[in-house]
Amino acid sequence: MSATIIDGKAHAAGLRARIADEVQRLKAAHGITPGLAVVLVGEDPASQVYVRSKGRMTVEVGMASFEHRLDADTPQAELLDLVARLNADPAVHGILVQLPLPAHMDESAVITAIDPAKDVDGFHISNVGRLATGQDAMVPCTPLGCLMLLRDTLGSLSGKSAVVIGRSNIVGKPMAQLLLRDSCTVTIAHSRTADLAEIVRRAEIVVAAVGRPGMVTGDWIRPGATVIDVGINRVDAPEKGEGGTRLVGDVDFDSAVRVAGAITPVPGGVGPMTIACLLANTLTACCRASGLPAPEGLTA
Ligand SMILES: NC(=O)C1=CN([C@@H]2O[C@H](COP(=O)(O)OP(=O)(O)OC[C@H]3O[C@@H](n4cnc5c(N)ncnc54)[C@H](OP(=O)(O)O)[C@@H]3O)[C@@H](O)[C@H]2O)C=CC1
Ligand SMILES: Nc1nc(=O)c2c([nH]1)NC[C@@H]1CN(c3ccc(C(=O)N[C@@H](CCC(=O)O)C(=O)O)cc3)C=[N+]21
Repeated sequence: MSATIIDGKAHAAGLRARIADEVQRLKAAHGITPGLAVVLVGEDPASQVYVRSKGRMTVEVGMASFEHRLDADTPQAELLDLVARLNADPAVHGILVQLPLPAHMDESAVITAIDPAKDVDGFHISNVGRLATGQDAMVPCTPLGCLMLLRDTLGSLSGKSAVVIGRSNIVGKPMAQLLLRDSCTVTIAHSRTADLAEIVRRAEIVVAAVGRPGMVTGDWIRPGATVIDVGINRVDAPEKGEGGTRLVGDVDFDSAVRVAGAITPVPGGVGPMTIACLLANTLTACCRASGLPAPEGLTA
């Protein structure tokens, strides 16, 4: 038996096509173009690749893309000034400040400065609180993408046992909130969790967001479980020649695929959904800012 491979790339392409249609309708009916501003501080090469592909996909769905690059040694006050200008700019409906920020900056101060209505990452404390209390919120893109893949694979999640490995503010915690909202019975595991393999073995849904290549192996997986691999880890790949590297997840795909019922690959799983959900959140923010109903099915 081999698991169904959940094609995040295809799912994301479908979601972007749907968003592109809605953007055309907004333009034609109301003369509004959704706009996304992305701010990158410093020159981290992985972040640069990611920011470029976000910019390209923003334009592909017909939205306006605004890119701001600041030097790694930019004073925090200057970044806060930029955020204030973007908050005030009516052409900007979504703001994303790429994380991590350089060490001299206070991430939570920067996130708090973003207008919650434009916080398409869903990291502002007001959106975190709204999600936790069941109100309309901007939902973090990666967990939202995972939820969409899970619903698409399983239909209703109600009553299912789910384990989220990782408790970060950007992935693990909001993922657990979303699963709880869909009436899963949720366990959140982390680096101090005892008997992790035993706990994972009981779960019908496993979401791995750890940052440790191949940590979750097939013998941890309950037969038939749905496995969502959030990890993006660059590892050496000597088979690709001198200095070669490749991306792997937090799940050991080759062993897990033999046990799971369905599993996301890396690359081509959660990553593309993250970007598609960023565009979905930008569209939602734009509709709300314009007093229009947000399209169905683009949020949790
Ligand atoms: N596909 C995508 O779009 C995205 C992918 N990612 C990827 O997802 C992964 C996680 O990201 P992020 O949440 O930001 O990472 P963080 O480093 O912020 O959090 C990692 C979490 O994993 C836990 N952890 C670490 N070691 C272990 C262990 N041995 N056993 C159990 N739990 C452990 C940590 O526990 P503790 O709290 O106790 O330290 C922590 O809660 C990374 O690979 C990242 O690159 C991230 C964002 C988007
Ligand atoms: N404010 C903020 N918001 C974020 O959402 C955010 C961030 N900062 N900092 C970095 C992480 C990481 N992240 C990824 C998104 C897409 C892919 C992605 O598309 N990955 C492709 C592979 C890309 C490649 O080949 O390099 C895939 O998995 O198929 C990866 C990683 C968002 N993040």
